[in-house]
Amino acid sequence: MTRPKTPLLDQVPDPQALRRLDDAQLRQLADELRAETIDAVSVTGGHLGAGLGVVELTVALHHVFDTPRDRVIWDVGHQAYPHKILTGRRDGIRTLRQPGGLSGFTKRSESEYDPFGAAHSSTSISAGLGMAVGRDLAGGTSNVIAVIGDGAMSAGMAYEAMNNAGALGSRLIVILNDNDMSIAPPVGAMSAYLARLVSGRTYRSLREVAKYLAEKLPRFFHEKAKRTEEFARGFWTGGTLFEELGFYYVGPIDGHNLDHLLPVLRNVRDAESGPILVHVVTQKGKGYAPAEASADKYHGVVRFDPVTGQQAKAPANAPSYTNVFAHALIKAAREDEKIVAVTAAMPSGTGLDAFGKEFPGRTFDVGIAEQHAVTFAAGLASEGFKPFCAIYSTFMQRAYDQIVHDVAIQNLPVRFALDRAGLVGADGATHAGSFDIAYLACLPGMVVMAAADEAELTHMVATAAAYDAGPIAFRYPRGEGVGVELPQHGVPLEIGKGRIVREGTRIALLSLGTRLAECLSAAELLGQRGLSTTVADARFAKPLDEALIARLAREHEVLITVEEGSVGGFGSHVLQLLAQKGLLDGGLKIRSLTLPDSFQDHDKPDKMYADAGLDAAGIVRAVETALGPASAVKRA
Ligand SMILES: Cc1ncc(C[n+]2csc(CCOP(=O)(O)OP(=O)(O)O)c2C)c(N)n1
Ligand SMILES: CC(=O)[C@@H](O)[C@H](O)COP(=O)(O)O
Ligand SMILES: [Mg+2]
Repeated sequence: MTRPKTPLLDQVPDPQALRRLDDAQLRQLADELRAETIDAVSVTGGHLGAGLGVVELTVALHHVFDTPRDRVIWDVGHQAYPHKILTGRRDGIRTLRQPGGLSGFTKRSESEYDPFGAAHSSTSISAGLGMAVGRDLAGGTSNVIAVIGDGAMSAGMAYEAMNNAGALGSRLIVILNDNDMSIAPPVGAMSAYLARLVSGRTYRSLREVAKYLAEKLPRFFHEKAKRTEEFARGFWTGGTLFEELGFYYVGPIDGHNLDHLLPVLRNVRDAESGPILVHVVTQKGKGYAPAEASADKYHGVVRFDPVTGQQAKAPANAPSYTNVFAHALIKAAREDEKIVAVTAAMPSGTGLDAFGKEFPGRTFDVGIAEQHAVTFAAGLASEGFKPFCAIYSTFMQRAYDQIVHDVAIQNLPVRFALDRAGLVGADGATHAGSFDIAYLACLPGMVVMAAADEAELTHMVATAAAYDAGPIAFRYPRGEGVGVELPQHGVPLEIGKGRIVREGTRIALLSLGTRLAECLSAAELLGQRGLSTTVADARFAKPLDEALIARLAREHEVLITVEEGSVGGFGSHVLQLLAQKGLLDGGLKIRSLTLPDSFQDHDKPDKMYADAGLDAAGIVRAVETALGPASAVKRA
């Protein structure tokens, strides 16, 4: 595959070189940067549309600002590939999201040009404000620029930060990158407000703008700038909401037009003001026809042919857990009109787009607002509805107090469908669903289930639909199921009851969730070594199946718990139960296999499981270690 020709980009190893280019060269650089981004992502897969939309903005920011001394914070960080190319990481750009390669997000440890790591949305203004205040306290003069998307602007955290910024009055630049898209089309009143700001504006004459700004913001611009045509180009002011929050509002401006971006950013840089919000209008997927034409603007893609845009999607061996969940929920909702579904800006990721097609009036996309999603679901539950709150495990972390305070303490029957529970591969540590077992199973009254396969997931959806006694959660991983036959209808499980999947005598493997298949493989391997092995599927992390666990402990020499979750989860609860029942006093050899107590970098999932010791080989190793060298040779 031939790479795009990038003669100018080849001469720009870092932002210092970029700052020496004139405006015409910057336009060429932007074109080459776009071509390089497309080519790189065609090799690696990853987030494409967002980066293509900020190519000109990225060039303009590094040209106008003195990065890395000036801090540019990319919200989410999924749009930062062009930024990585320009900031000394071009050599590694075709390793994006690959094992050992560059992260798909901004990361402090990766570059001094990434002053703040991200991947979860809507943190940039808070982080930027902290940096701005830190600069002020230290008597510094640098600029802090937070670039936040219109989708990320739907999260409460952005408003908490603006509220604080408006009051503190520190010099902070927020660039609102408004491409009228989240992953799906954006939702909510704020999105409609931004659309009105963009569509309702008419261009003012330069004289009008100059007069307006001079009256309104007397100290806003340097005298020199005031006299130049550059001063007024691209400025419209009067974004009421942002102004009410204490920001100077500048915009909307065309984020693909460097003739607009450069003078505006220069003026903003030189302003002696408090917080400023620059409203930049861009197009997600800009400059790449297949992305522009696609419904999701190529938000996230697998490897693709850069000429046609055709993605190299591998044929599926089994339905994804997400689809199994969605279709089980649709079936349940056909029979129970109280079932409603809530997503926080992830309709396609959670499968609720399919649910929404059949039940548009019972589907709620609340925007990137996990905290609100949970309390909103609690409100629905308090009115007798059966809300299924489908949120990725990692994003649910945002809503922890809402789970505790608004759901659990009031014992409201909110159903939590935790997608992407466990390792997620290329998105890495920020997106791994590692903690939900630990953070949910410690809550009084919470029921926590983990599906071992897609059939089990179907039953868990049915269980959650039938269960009205309080909150209930079920977790399932990213990707395909294991290929088991799907039941026509889910059958509610008995709460707190696990199952024996394979009977043995000496070793017991107690699995929670989808590591069950590895436990079965490990049991085979152990059997070949003469170690007769029982395998059980706990199904529930809470309440525990006490009888099952006690039986396994009493009847086996070794008990290994296996879960795709952090330390402090299922294994810890099992240990506590055994300790309290005195079942550890008789010499039971017990080990808890969990994800490591460290953040695992992005990698191939199989490698990550192997590193964590959560594959069959790792489980066998744990058994052997528990038995010790002498007893390992003892036959069952
Ligand atoms: C807390 C949180 N919830 C959900 C997501 C998933 N997510 C990643 S990017 C994105 C859309 C962001 O939209 P926007 O900020 O407008 O950026 P764009 O992709 O349009 O450039 C979403 C929902 C996330 N990263 N963090
Ligand atoms: C940036 C972000 O948070 C999402 O785009 C995420 O990468 C999606 O992950 P899935 O591919 O697992 O839906
Ligand atoms: Mg957007």
